Amino acid sequence: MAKKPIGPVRRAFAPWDDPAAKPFIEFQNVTKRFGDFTAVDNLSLKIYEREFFALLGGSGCGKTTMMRMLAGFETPTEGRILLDGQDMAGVPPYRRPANMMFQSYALFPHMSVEANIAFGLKQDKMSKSAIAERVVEMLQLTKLEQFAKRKPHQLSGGQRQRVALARALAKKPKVLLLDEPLGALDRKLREETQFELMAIQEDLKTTFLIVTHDQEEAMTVADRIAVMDVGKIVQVASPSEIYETPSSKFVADFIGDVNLIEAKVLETSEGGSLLQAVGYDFKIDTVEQTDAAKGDIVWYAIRPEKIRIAHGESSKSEASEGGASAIGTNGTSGEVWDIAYLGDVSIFHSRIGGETTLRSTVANVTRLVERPITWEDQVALSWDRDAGVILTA
Ligand SMILES: Nc1ncnc2c1ncn2[C@@H]1O[C@H](COP(=O)(O)OP(=O)(O)OP(=O)(O)O)[C@@H](O)[C@H]1O
Repeated sequence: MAKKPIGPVRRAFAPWDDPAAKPFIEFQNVTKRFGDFTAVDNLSLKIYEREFFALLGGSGCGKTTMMRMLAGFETPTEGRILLDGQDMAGVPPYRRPANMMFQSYALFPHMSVEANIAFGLKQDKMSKSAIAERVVEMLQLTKLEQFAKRKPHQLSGGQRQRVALARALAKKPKVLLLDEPLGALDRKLREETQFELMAIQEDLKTTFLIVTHDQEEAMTVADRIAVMDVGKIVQVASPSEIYETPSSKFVADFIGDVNLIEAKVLETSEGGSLLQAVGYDFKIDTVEQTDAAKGDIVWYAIRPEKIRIAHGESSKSEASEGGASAIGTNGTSGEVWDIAYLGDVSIFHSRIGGETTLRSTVANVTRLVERPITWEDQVALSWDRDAGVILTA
């Protein structure tokens, strides 16, 4: 069932759900080895035209290597890469319909903004008038008109980033590859620029492939995200699917904050499952089915914002004795051990026994709360049947 999207809503666009849609970029069983080190491991992936696609993963997982193979700066050791249906083997970077914007921007310091943008077009022997026209178009697109005559050192980091973007887009590539494009910007500018990037992408309808290790950035800009771990893709899905239905503990933990509770399967059927938290007195009733058998140990993953917190004791650990059908919500008791006040939200860490804590996030909607929950308070933690997922990997 489709869940509420988190990023900007353009969900009508979903070619990956259409079996007849032809992928625009295709990695077919691609492996890349450097000596005996495998950086990309038998990886397959399909990306569609006009998609804003993010490769997300920790440092060294192989994201940049994937992008460099697509751009033609590296050759796959095994497998094929197709771009617009054409096998890219042996096609040099400048002949590929893809352009890469580098992390360092690599602007020419002695050239003005417009000369930087025009550079690639001149190399392509485009006519002077056509170049002038394209440069104006790119300056407008990236809102740089007033900076056209400046040199890179007379610009802010955000403006330099836009020059690099304008230059990368000037040749109208079919695919724009962005390697950590906003890495040098501070948080506020980064967020603004993410929205600008999305607007530009919507405008041009170019396929964008972005490499980032910043999950919020990937969630904000991308139609779909591929989460990578040591040379492999572990999940490909829309931001909301990745967040709401992660396929593994790794993905759940990598994207956002999550509570992972070890649990034993007591019952599972089409209507849902009943789990017993290992080491605790509470059961977990969930709408989720699992392939795991009765008695198996699984992980129950629940996001902190889905756990309600209130003063008092939970009645649920007793109530759940009645079995899966008897209860609508889940719960357990805890003691507040730590509070992180982040302004818009507060995160409560409640000890539910021993050293284990459950994290719950509460939006600070009112400025003054009558009796705020505070350190060492006894609290009832509760959540709904459809609030979490069962993970077996
Ligand atoms: N030319 C090379 N020779 C040897 N090893 C390399 C080479 N290029 C990359 N690697 C290794 O391959 C692995 C993947 O590198 P890659 O640059 O793709 O990672 P990444 O996911 O982009 O990481 P980061 O976010 O840190 O840039 C790393 O362990 C890296 O050291």
